[in-house]
Amino acid sequence: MKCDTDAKVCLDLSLVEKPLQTVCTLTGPGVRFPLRAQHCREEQRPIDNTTEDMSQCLYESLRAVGLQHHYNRLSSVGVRSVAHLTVLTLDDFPLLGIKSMEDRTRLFHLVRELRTLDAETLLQAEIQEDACYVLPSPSNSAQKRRKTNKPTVDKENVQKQKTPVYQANLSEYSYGLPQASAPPSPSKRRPGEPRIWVCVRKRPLTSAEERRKETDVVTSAGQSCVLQESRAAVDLTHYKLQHRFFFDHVFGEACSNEEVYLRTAQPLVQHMLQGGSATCFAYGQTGAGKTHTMLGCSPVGPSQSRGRGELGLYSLAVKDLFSHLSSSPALTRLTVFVSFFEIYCGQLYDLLDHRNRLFAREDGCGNVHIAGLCHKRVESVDSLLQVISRGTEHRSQGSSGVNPVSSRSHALLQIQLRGAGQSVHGRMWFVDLAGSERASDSGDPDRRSRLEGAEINQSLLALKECIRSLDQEQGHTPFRQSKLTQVLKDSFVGDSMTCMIANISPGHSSTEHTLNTLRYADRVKELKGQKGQRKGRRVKNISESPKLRTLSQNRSSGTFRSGFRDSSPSKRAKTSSTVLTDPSPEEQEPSSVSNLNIIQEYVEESVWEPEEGADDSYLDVPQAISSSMIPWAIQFHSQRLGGTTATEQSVSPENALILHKSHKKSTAPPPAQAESSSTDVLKTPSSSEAWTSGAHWHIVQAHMETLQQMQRLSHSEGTLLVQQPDMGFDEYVQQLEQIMRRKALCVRSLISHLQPYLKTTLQHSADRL
Ligand SMILES: Nc1ncnc2c1ncn2[C@@H]1O[C@H](COP(=O)(O)OP(=O)(O)OP(=O)(O)O)[C@@H](O)[C@H]1O
Repeated sequence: MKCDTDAKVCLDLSLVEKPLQTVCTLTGPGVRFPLRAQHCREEQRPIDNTTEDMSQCLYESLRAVGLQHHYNRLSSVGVRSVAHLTVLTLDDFPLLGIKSMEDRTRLFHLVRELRTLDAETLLQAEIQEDACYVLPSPSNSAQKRRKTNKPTVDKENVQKQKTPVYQANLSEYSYGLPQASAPPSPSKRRPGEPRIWVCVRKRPLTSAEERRKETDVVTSAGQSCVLQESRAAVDLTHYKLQHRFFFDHVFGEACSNEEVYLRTAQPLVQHMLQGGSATCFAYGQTGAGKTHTMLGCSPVGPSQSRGRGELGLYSLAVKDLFSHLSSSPALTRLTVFVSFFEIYCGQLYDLLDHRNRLFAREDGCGNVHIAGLCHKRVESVDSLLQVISRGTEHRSQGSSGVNPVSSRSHALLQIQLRGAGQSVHGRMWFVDLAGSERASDSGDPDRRSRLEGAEINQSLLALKECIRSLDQEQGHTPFRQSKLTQVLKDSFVGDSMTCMIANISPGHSSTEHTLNTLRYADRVKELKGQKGQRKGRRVKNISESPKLRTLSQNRSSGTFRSGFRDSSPSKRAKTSSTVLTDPSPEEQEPSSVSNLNIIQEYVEESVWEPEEGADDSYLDVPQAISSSMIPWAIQFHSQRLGGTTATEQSVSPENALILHKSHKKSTAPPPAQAESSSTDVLKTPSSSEAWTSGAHWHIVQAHMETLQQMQRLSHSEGTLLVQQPDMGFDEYVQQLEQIMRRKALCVRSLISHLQPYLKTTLQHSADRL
């Protein structure tokens, strides 16, 4: 063992089996550098070389976090190797001349990372019988060591030393209360009773994790689930924080799919047999066992080593269905159909029809239909498995560090019970969600992965919001916030029931994601039974604004856009059901100028100011405004081109922009009837001069694109919040409000930019009339 007389501590790393170079990543405020830390096996090298190496290594480490200018000072006070850094505490920083907050933070992160490496080294050392290693120790003992200048901790001490364990402060974050132990029985369910239950499933450590010597940090019993998180205090001492959660049920690693089925999906199947609609979600980090739960595993599958082949919830549900259909005479006429598709990056693909692109459309009654979706009739569990295995081959998959066949999309299996004339008797969805960690992992260098992550993030937040609003029986369900929730709209309205299974990995390396999963699941059930109440500040309901109601009425009556009329009932239904309610006839204002004023005043008023007695429909405000602006812009465009009307299709922002762009490229002369057809008005300018003189239109278009981009941005910003560890609900609401405020500012600026053009258009329109 080498003892440096100048140094304040002595370390013996000589017997530690550690790769000579370990690469880790340092992160901290503004820091993200690769760090190459060398652990020198000192006795194997001449002392001079070792000392030089250690100094070099120290310099490199400091440089990685931008602290190289402190190298000389550190060396002069005896910190000459990376190992010496690991025992520094915050008290030492001033002595070392580290005074600015920035430098202190950087050094703090560096020391913390190095100690993590030390902990790994210790783990390796424990494997070796003769290892003698100094444990990174709390500040007090470190100070004592410095005074005596002796190596103080030997292997015995290491074993004796216990990391303190603390309970997570429940007041910091609401972990909810124990719920009813059994899932609600559909037959007994009364109005007002919870329609959702949330369960957690912990999987066993996989053989790969066992090989890596991962420790199990999750304990489960009945309804409670405890996660032990390892943490470092500000003085760099290690401690453990226990997070205790309560759910409707927690399944331990020994539970089979069948047990999970009985407490989760079986009540949903009963509900479907009674003609209801139900949804079962599997949520969790990649590799946490979602697919295993939903699909099961074949005896020759990845779990072969465990010698188990298990049916998943899909098959168990269908098996159960068939046994009910055959045993009950009233149900024998029903047939079972399945469809299987995925949502990948906001697009729908049919997994039973060569990944054909699908489109979710809403009819006049507000029902969502998936156009082109293939429904296959199944008559046994085997035929279902065949259908699913064919579909799974087409699913978007990639490999992640945890799971070699990691799913990158949400997979949705729909089971329909059909009666005479193919009418739908009952329906059930099984949703195998994409790995939730993608959402929070913004550090992924691959752009595609980041986009996938953002999309997944957005849909998971939307899902949570919809499930909560379903349970609280709120009037407004924000299902349009993502494709996933739009497709599952039926599951959030009427008498539907939902079960969420949060899958978690028990390994210590997954602690952060596991905690996020448990928090997400907890938030889903957070307001169970608290109908109409919300934690945090409340905000004004858009439907309470007479001005916006007037605007809505003008839009739906067609007076909003003189020159063309939105004749589609679905469009009107959409507007009224999502954003605005019950406009009274006397509130109607036929003037388009007044519409402009209404929006502007609305934006300038305190719509985003929180107020008592409202729900969260304010989230739709910018959407309402942007969708109101688009017809104006189209009208403006039509006016410039001498057109008169536009169809409903051309009103949608995407179509307006796409048509406009495609015809910007077109140099062909316009057909003679162009002016009589509304779509053609957009498609085909009456003269090329109209395009050149339509410079204003480009400005309008650019603004609309900015607005849409902003819409997307604020969505993803908002959804990123949900994954933040340690963020309480109140803080979450406040942050969300800030985002909304920024968005409001942006809308206001856009409107003020657009106003001159809109006024010109409206004037032009009035002159013509
Ligand atoms: N309850 C369980 N018992 C035994 N093995 C399990 C269990 N749950 C998961 N596993 C195993 O863990 C591995 C990962 O599981 P799975 O593929 O289901 O994860 P996933 O959550 O669907 O991941 P991804 O989101 O990446 O698709 C598989 O090898 C699976 O067999």
